[in-house]
Amino acid sequence: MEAVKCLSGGASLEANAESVLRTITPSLDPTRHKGQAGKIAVIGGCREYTGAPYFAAISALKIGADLSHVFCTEGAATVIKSYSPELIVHPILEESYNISGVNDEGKRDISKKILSEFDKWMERFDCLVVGPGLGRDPFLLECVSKIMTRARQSNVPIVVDGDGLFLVTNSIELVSGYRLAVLTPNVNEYKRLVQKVLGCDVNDQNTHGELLSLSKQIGNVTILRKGKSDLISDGEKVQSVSIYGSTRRCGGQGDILSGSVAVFLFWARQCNSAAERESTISRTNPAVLGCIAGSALLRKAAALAFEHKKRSTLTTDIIEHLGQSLEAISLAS
Ligand SMILES: NC(=O)C1=CN([C@@H]2O[C@H](COP(=O)(O)OP(=O)(O)OC[C@H]3O[C@@H](n4cnc5c(N)ncnc54)[C@H](OP(=O)(O)O)[C@@H]3O)[C@@H](O)[C@H]2O)[C@@H](O)CC1
Ligand SMILES: Nc1ncnc2c1ncn2[C@@H]1O[C@H](COP(=O)(O)OP(=O)(O)OP(=O)(O)O)[C@@H](O)[C@H]1O
Ligand SMILES: [Mg+2]
Repeated sequence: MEAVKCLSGGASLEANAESVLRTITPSLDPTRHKGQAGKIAVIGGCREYTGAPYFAAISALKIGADLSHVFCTEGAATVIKSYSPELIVHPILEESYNISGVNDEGKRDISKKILSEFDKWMERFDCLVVGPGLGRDPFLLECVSKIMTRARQSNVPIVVDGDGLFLVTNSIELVSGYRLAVLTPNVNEYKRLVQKVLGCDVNDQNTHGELLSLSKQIGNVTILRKGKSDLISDGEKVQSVSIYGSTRRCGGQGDILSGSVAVFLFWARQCNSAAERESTISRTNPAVLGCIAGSALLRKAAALAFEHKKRSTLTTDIIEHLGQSLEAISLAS
């Protein structure tokens, strides 16, 4: 069932998802200290959504990251903390409705304060996930744009999902040309990206050409187009992950994916910089490797959860199978 196919242009890639997972997953070495397996931050969580940032952040930990932070609004923070004591939650974001009586100067001060709170932490993060459950409040999105700009200046990788894609679609310069950016659009998010960036409707007769053009047009950022098969491209070629997942389409699976891609992207970068450069996999764009690994693991975990829970499978059930799915490919000992 397992498959990573090279679908366009040039020589076909010999790698497959299992070997990518095996190669980039670090060993559990007693000499490594807390933090070396990854420090991830999710920017998301607002009045409406608290599940999405939780799913992304907890998935990162369940896969093997050491620390997982969430930057959200104050109201969302209490709720997210109550889901899990494992997460480090920063209630720093503000939505317009909460500061409706504040004048423009006051808003600028609030924005500066948010940025300086984030700055205290940013250099420590190995990857950001921007967007799960972020909402679309204009003031909040403006602050998040500034956070993204800072992260980019510091070369921190950014996975953009959910409402982060709404932001980026309307301000493509935030990620344009940034090789450490990954966009993970679902059907709707992809449609909006294509319309905005390529100025046309999605063409299902030219899936691969279109994805290549989209990535190239945004300066070779890596795009993971989610669907029946997940399609991944950094503008060089298109690869697909079609491992059997599940037929259950409950909300939140994309959030697991974004948290997972963040961890694997970081691990792939570590692997890139280690002395394993002889393998084709370790010479591949780490953002692409992160997407392949994240997609494959989510699908495997979804298949396992579905075996047990069938129609009542929920995102939390899939999260419970992430560890077992990775263990089946890369033994922890
Ligand atoms: N528990 C939580 O806190 C969760 C919070 N989440 C957060 O919500 C925010 C918005 O994200 P989103 O995914 O709901 O927005 P978007 O993609 O615009 O979809 C909206 C509607 O489009 C449709 N539709 C969807 N797929 C389709 C398809 N394949 N083919 C055709 N139509 C399709 C479908 O509507 P329908 O037309 O079926 O009524 C769907 O309901 C974002 O921050 C995200 O992170 C989620 O992560 C979930 C868990
Ligand atoms: N039709 C499908 N068949 C099999 N797997 C799918 C299908 N659609 C999506 N998936 C899997 O589910 C994952 C999440 O994709 P989905 O389109 O549900 O994202 P999303 O809408 O962003 O999710 P979320 O509800 O978290 O926002 C994808 O990575 C893919 O592996
Ligand atoms: Mg989503």
